[in-house]
Amino acid sequence: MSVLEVCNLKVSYSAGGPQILKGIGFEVGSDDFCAVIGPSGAGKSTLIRCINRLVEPTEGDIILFGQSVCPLKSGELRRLRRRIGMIFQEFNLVNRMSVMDNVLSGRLGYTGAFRSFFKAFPKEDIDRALNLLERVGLQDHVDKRADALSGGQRQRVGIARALMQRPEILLLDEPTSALDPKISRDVMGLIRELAAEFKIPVLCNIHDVQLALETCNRIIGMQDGYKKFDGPAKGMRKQDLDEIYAMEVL
Ligand SMILES: Nc1ncnc2c1ncn2[C@@H]1O[C@H](COP(=O)(O)OP(=O)(O)OP(=O)(O)O)[C@@H](O)[C@H]1O
Repeated sequence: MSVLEVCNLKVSYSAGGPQILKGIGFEVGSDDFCAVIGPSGAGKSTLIRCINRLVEPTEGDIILFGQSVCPLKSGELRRLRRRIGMIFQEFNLVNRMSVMDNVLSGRLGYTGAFRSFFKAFPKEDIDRALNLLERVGLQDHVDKRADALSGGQRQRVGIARALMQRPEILLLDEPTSALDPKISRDVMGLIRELAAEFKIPVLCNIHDVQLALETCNRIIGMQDGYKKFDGPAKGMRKQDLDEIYAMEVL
């Protein structure tokens, strides 16, 4: 069953400006852990950001959980975004807040303004946050400030925060770009493990092709705003990669 359908998606950042996405179409199924790869500037990040309308599509449609995303007004869009977990390259943590509060902030979309202001989270949320922090290996860092952690640990907080909202899809935008190769593998392995356990489909913009092939079951290859490849990671040949990266100037 498909969770996400992207139909003939086109994006220009300004009227009359260059077209960044030139008619992209694909579906993501409930079991997919799908990487989006391609050279710098291919439009990978733009594509991921269109799905929750951080970037506004110019043409085409995005159907998420059976609902068209493009016409949603702000309240409906907010409700839809609660169902989407995002993990970013820059972690997007609040540095001066504790690890625990950063994770709990994943529930803010669900908590009333009064409760949020006084940080009065239900016990159930606190238990869940502690449990997730243990799952990502940060049980000994719960009360530390976020800026006291290493990059890999910060991204683990980002993972716990995204899972805190019980997302029905995870969108990852270069989640390992700021990390060294060993930590990147650990972080991607952890995301894969947790996504499988919680049965959450994943769409992931990722630079590191080798890591994408190791971690993801499906690859979408983009080049200059077009989809060039869509298939199982296992079936991908060197020739497919050469075609996707043919235009890259090193
Ligand atoms: N906010 C923006 N306004 C105008 N142009 C933008 C904006 N964001 C991205 N672009 C342009 O869109 C094109 C695609 O960028 P995008 O970040 O989606 O590509 P990418 O494949 O993710 O690249 P990279 O791997 O280098 O991050 C680039 O030419 C970029 O300059």
